[in-house]
Order: sequence, then structure tokens, then C-alpha cells
Amino acid sequence: MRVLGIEGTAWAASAALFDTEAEDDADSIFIDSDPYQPESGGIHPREAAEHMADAIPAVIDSVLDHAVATSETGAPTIDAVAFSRGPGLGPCLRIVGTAARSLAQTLDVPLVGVNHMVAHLEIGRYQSGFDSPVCLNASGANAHLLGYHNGRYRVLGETMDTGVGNAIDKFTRHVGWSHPGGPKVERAAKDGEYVDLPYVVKGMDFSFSGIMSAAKQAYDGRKSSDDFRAHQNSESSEDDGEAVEDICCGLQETIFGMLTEVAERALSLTGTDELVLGGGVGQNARLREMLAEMCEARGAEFYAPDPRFLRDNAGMIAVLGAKMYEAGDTLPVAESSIDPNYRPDQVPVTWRGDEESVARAVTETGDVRGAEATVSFEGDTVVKRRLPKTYRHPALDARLRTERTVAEARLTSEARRAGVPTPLVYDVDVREATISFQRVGRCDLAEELAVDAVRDVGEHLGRLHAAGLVHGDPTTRNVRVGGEFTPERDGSRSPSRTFLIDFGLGFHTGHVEDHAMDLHVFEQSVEGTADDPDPLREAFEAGYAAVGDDEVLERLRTVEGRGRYQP
Ligand SMILES: C[C@@H](O)[C@H](NC(=O)OP(=O)(O)OC[C@H]1O[C@@H](n2cnc3c(N)ncnc32)[C@H](O)[C@@H]1O)C(=O)O
Ligand SMILES: Nc1ncnc2c1ncn2[C@@H]1O[C@H](COP(=O)(O)OP(=O)(O)OP(=O)(O)O)[C@@H](O)[C@H]1O
Ligand SMILES: [Fe+2]
Repeated sequence: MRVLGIEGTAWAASAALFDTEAEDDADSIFIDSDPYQPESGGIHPREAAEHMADAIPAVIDSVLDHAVATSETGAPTIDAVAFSRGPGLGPCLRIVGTAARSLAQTLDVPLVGVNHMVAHLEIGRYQSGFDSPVCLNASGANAHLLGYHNGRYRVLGETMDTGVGNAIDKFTRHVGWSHPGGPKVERAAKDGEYVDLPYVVKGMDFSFSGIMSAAKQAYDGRKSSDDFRAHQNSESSEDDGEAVEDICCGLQETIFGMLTEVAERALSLTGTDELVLGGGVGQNARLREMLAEMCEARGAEFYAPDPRFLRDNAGMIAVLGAKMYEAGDTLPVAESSIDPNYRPDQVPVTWRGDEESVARAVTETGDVRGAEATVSFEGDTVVKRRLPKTYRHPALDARLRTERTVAEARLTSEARRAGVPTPLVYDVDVREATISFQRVGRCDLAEELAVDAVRDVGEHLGRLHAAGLVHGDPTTRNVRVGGEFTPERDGSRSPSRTFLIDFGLGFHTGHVEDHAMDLHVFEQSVEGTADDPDPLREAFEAGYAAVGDDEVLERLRTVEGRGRYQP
């Protein structure tokens, strides 16, 4: 089978031929791309569309020439035309859509409409041969974790503001570097020293806006503050340029540390031991190194495609197009409109079987390895150790382990005082980042997702928020359920069978937004793993409504609308 793919969501005018029968793997995907390079500033939608109009016909012609040259009949012999339907810049997508429709009509073959983000994922799955990996898409306009579950790719976690590449590119524009900024930051970071920047993860979601403003401020401060300059010079003999390099190093360590952490959390939540990387930022060697190191430490496999398949390219569109075509997933021309906000979780996954879902049950034997810590059981006591993560910069690692150990011990007790069932804290050793707790529950909620327990979680979060606290990571793995009522050391009984654990990302806040994020994180973890999430979501929200603030539930609806494609 031979499928011609066309890509042009933003900057890459690209066409490709995927030949499933080519003898050599390297020959099976032929790509021709013509990138748009803005003269100044970032990607300008109108200029990008003009580039598409000029460049798309030429790259298609070159792929058609290749198709003729590699065909035995003297004709291109193409079975289907696949194109990027979205997400992306509307003016660019329209040009690609028009080109694809007219080519399919000329060749008299079916048209296949591909989701660009799912294509970033599927190319890694195809090349790695992994069955059911979690995918980290780190691209310009997006950043999210996807896992396949019952016919859809679920968004396990995502950026709450800009895409990761766009965040980096905004910083480089601020310092006057040309687009794209990612490779320049990578180069500069090699000569830089690590600086601290805000580190923001909420469950498996994360945000970049705080980091980016801090990075810009640090840069502006360094340029204008004589005091700072004097301080810099006393420590090193380098000039101002060094400071930018330090910020670049801090940026990479922080942003990629966050992405690696949430990827690990997704592996842990779903019980998956395969990770693939997608998207243009995946070309960054430091990001790949961190992900590989994290996977190795937890015995998972990691695969990153070659750079030419990570950045936007039509090869990935043709490969997914071929799978869709084979599954009969083609589009009548009348229904082939583009969608600039096309989300990966909207795509009915016609080319995979249900049995491949992530979220296999994990049985608890002996020590448990969470995403952050190792947990061992000693009778009724649980000892949780935050071991160093070697993928992180040592300074960042020490800071996070200390901060989280302190927060977890404090908030676990404070939540309990607010009437939320949590384990008793027996002992804390901040230097060793170790806490010992009372053992609670029979299993994690993830293993026995049920309406009653989920309703309890809603109530618990309502109570927690009313006390001015947030959990920060309320996933189905951070709730313990079942078992006998656990006798406490003073002989009393716990009031509930549903316990919240793992408060390491918790903090004090009265902000509706922060409270709504807690609800969002919980619902996302339910949706990522449940077969029928709707009744669970309803029970959870009913539980919350019974004790919590309605305003938070209203804000939840707004939060759900974020993380959409943001050019
Ligand atoms: C919707 C679609 O148009 C969009 N595509 C996109 O963003 O292009 P992509 O090729 O996946 O990623 C481009 C981004 O990748 C960054 N980038 C490229 N090389 C990099 C490197 N070595 N280190 C860090 N970032 C890098 C660039 O700075 C730019 O922000 C997307 O996938 O979100
Ligand atoms: N007090 C406890 N009682 C019973 N089991 C516990 C307790 N604390 C932790 N566990 C078990 O250990 C697992 C990992 O603990 P925890 O979530 O605190 O670690 P973590 O590394 O922060 O995990 P993650 O970041 O993946 O949520 C839990 O999912 C649970 O099964
Ligand atoms: Fe992309």
C-alpha cells in the first residue's frame, strides 16, 4: 500500500510517500519539506499561509515524481491521500485541505483526515514496535501525555497555558534571538550554570507561564542591575552573555524536569512500562536524556524517533494515514473540513483494538514504586522515601525532595485535622526525605474504581478546600480504599474507608482556581483509566457539591476548556 501524506499546520510545508511494501525500512518513507522561516518575531499566521500556498504544490510534485520513479507502472500508484486536519493555524490548514482534496480527486483515491497530534504519537509507536505506550508530545503549540484506552487517546495530563516550544520561543524572542528558539536555548545551555526557576506541576498537568515570566525578569534584571552584575563578576569572570546561558540552563532543567516527572507519573498511574516521545521539542538531547534516564531507573522502555520524524513532517501523516485507510477510516470530500482546535481525544481510534488499553491492574506485592518515591511496608507502618532522581539537576532535585517531604508531612496532618481521612504521620526525616505513616486502605482507588468511593473523594476535597488547602495531585493512585476500618494507635476507628494520601504537591490557598485544578486533576485521572467515566464524574461532583463551594465546580468547567491548541 502507498499513501501520500501532506502536512502544513504551521511552519512545515511537507509531503511524503509511505510505502508499506518497501524492502528497506529507510526507503519506506520518503519526505520532502520546505520550512517557513519568519524574517522577524515568531510565526505569523498570514505569512505562514502564504508560504504554504507557495511551497505545498512543489513538495507534492516532488513526492509524485518519487512515486512515479519507484513505481513499476510508470504512474504514481497511490492508494490514498492523507492530510493534517488539525490542530493548527486555520489559514494554513485550509490550504493543505484544499490541496489534499484536489489531489485525491485527480488521482481518484480516498481522502484520509489525520489528527496532527495523534500522528506525532503514532510515528513513535510504529517505529518502536511498542504495543501500548504512554506518549509525551512535546511540540511547539502543545505539550501533553496521551494513553490509549477503550477506543480513544486520553489526555492524561497537559499544559494549562502555552505549548512547550512556544514558551521557549517566547523567551528567545524576548532576548532578541531569531525563531525557532529551542535549538538556540539548547546550545546556550551547554555553557550555562543552573539557576532556580518556578517549578509548576499539578498532578499530571503543568504550566509554563510562571517560569517564563521569571526567566524574562531574570534576564532583564541581569541586564539592568549593576549590583547583580558586580555580584556575577565576583563569582565568575564572564560578562552578561553568560547570564543568558545560565537562564537557558535553568529553563531546560526546570521545564524538561517537569515533563519528565509528569511522564513518570503517567507511567505509574497507568501501569505502563513503555514511553514514546513526539513533537519538535523532542529533538532536544537533554530532554531525551532525562526521559531515557527516568525510564531506565524504573525499568521502562523508552523510544524517541529520529529528529526528522519528531519535528513536523508529512511522513508521520502518511504513516497514520495508512493505518486509518486500512481500517476503512476515510473521509467523503463533503465532510473533510479542517479543524484548528482538533483535540487528540476527539479522534475515534479505528485502527487499534480495545484489548490494547493502558491501565492494566497493578498488584501490590512487597515494595511499591510510586512516581516519586519508594514505599515499603513494615507491618502497619508504611515508609516512604523520596530517592534522588538522577535525571534532575542535583540542586533542583534536593530542593524538590525537601520541599515535598515537608509539605507532605504537614498537610497530611492538617488535612486530618480538617476532617479528611489521611494516614497518621509517625515520623519525618527531612534530610533523608523519608516519612513513616500509618498504613491505610486495602488497595488504591485505581484498582477498584467505584461510585461510592469516588463520591467520598469529592467530599474529602470539598472539606480540604474549605480549610484552605489543596491536595495538588489527587489521582486515583493517591486514594486508598477498602479493607476493614483501620484501628488507630489510640484504639479509635477511622471515620471513612476512603483515604487521601500523597500530599507532597499540596499547599495552602484560598483561590478558586487552585481548588478547581484539584478537581480537574482527579477527573482527568478517572477519565484516563475508567471504562465508563461519566457516572464516576457525576458522583465525584455530587460529593464535592455536598460540602464544597459551587463556584469551584463552575470554575472547573473553564479549566477544562484550557490546554486547547494555542497558536
Ligand atoms: C499543531 C502543530 O502546528 C504544532 N507543530 C509544531 O509546533 O512544530 P514542531 O515541529 O512539533 O515543534 C516546533 C518547536 O520545537 C522547538 N524545537 C526545535 N528544536 C528544538 C530543540 N533542539 N530544543 C528545544 N526545542 C526545539 C522549536 O523551538 C519549536 O517551538 C504542534 O505539533 O503543536
Ligand atoms: N499510608 C499508606 N497506606 C497504604 N498504602 C500506601 C500508603 N502510602 C502509600 N501507599 C501505597 O504506595 C503507593 C505509592 O505511594 P505515594 O502515592 O505516596 O507515592 P508517590 O511516589 O508519590 O506516588 P505518585 O507520585 O505516583 O502518586 C500508593 O499508591 C499506595 O498504593
Ligand atoms: Fe507538530
